[in-house]
Amino acid sequence: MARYKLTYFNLRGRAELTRLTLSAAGQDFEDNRISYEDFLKIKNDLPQNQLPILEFDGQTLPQSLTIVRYLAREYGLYGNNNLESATVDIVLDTLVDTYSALVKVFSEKDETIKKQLAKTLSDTGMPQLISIFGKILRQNNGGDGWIVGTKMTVADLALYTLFDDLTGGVYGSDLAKSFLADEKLKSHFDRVKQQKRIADWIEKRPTTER
Ligand SMILES: N[C@@H](CCC(=O)N[C@@H](CS)C(=O)NCC(=O)O)C(=O)O
Repeated sequence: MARYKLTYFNLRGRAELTRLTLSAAGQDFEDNRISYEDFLKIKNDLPQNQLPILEFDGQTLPQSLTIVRYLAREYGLYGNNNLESATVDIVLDTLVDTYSALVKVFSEKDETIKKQLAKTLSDTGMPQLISIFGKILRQNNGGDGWIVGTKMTVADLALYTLFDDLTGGVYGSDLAKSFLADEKLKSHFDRVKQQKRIADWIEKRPTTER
């Protein structure tokens, strides 16, 4: 039986970075994907009434990035010193900013406002955020390696999963334009994807729209 049980919906969403982290760490896990109806049955018993949660050794952790940071510290995927960990945190926090910008647009109900917001996001907001990731990547080894140090961390996985979402289509491919135009970001994406444990996970994971 797997030591870790990750419970979330049948989506990549807020759980995919944990799935990638557990895969990179070589840890077997139960990928428990539940329906919204089943979520409602357990909602009140969850630590923060939301998913994802990670259960292991009698513990239950909520908050997707708390889970990711916990696992990263456990399995050496959080950089080699405090400063490297801070750079990993910069990437994770910028990831949160990026998804907040995406959610703001995609949760807008008024179609006219939504169109305007989407245009601003793809013309200026997203290129700006993507150029920040490009700058961070280039600070180490000119952008030809990992975000920090000489091995992959959860910062690399975070960037991978963001661009996986953006190029996957559900948010509209326009948003990925400046990512695709940046050779260093593009080859970093492929570098992560080609890591054996990551490639194995991508190969076996269920296909979902987001
Ligand atoms: N900050 C939390 C947010 C968790 C969250 O928003 N979960 C959503 C799914 S992505 C959820 O459980 N929604 C159902 C609900 O709130 O009733 C995290 O990163 O884990």
